[in-house]
Amino acid sequence: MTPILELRNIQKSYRRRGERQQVLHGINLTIAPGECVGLVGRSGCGKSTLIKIIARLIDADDGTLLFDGEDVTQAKGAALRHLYDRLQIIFQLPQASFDPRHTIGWSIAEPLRAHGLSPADCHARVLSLLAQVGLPKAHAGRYPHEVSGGECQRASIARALALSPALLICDEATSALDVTVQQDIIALLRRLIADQQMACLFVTHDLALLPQIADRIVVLANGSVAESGDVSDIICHPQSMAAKELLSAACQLQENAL
Ligand SMILES: Nc1ncnc2c1ncn2[C@@H]1O[C@H](COP(=O)(O)OP(=O)(O)OP(=O)(O)O)[C@@H](O)[C@H]1O
Repeated sequence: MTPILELRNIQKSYRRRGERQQVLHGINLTIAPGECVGLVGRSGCGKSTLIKIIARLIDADDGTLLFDGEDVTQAKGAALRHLYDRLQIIFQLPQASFDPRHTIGWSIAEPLRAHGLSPADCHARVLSLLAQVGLPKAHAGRYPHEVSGGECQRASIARALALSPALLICDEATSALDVTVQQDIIALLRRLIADQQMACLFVTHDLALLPQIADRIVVLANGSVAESGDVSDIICHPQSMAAKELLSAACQLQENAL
C-alpha cells in the first residue's frame, strides 16, 4: 500500500547569528492510510520544524517529501493547493486559528466556498460537520470568543474535516486543554480517524497521551529519530534514553496529579 506520507532523509538547518545550526538530521518517516503515528519529543527536538516542512511552510535543505506517492518536496502553485486539500493541521490554540471577525460556521465553510459549493450546500455541510464533532447547530452562529477552548478545538476539527483530508496533523492539539476536555478530544479524534480511514500525525511532548490514540510512535531527540515502533512496545520497553526520559516525565506528572 502506498504510504500517505513518506519522508526520506529530511535535513534542516537554521542560520543564527551567521552560524548554521543543524536541527533535523536525516529524518525518515512513513504513515500509511488510516494509521495514526505519534511524534513525540522534548521541547526543541525539532517537532515544529518537521511539521512546517511536511506542510510546505518551509523548505527542507535536503531529502524528499512524498504525499500519496507524489513528490511534493518542491510543490508550488496548483500542486501546493492540491496538497492543502488533502492535508490539514489543527493547532494548540484553536481560538488563534479562527478569524475573530467571522462566525465559526463561516470559518468552517471557508474551504467549501473555495471549492465552489453553493451557500445552501455549504450550510448543510457545516451543520453535518458540527454534528460529527459533537457541537450543536447553534454554534455555527457563534464567534470564536463565544465558545470554550474545548468547543473551539472541536470546531477547528470540523473545519479540518471539511474537505475530507487524507492526513490530519495534530500539533499539540490537546496541550492547552484541561485533562477531561483533553480526553474528550482524543476520543473524538480516535473515532474520526477510524470512521474516515484518515491518517494522523499526532505531535506532542506528552508520551502518556499516545497509547490512547497512536498505533505507532516515533521518538525524536536532538533532530534525529531516537526510536520508533509499536505504541505498547515503546511504552512498556523503551530502548532509547529519550523515550525513557519522556516516560519518566509522564509518570512523574501523573503521580503529581494524584
Ligand atoms: N526560525 C528559526 N530560526 C532559528 N532557529 C530555529 C528556528 N525555529 C526553530 N529553531 C531552533 O530549532 C530547534 C528545533 O525547534 P522546533 O521549534 O522545531 O522544536 P520543537 O520540538 O517543536 O519544540 P517545542 O516543543 O518547544 O515547540 C530549536 O533549537 C530552535 O531554537
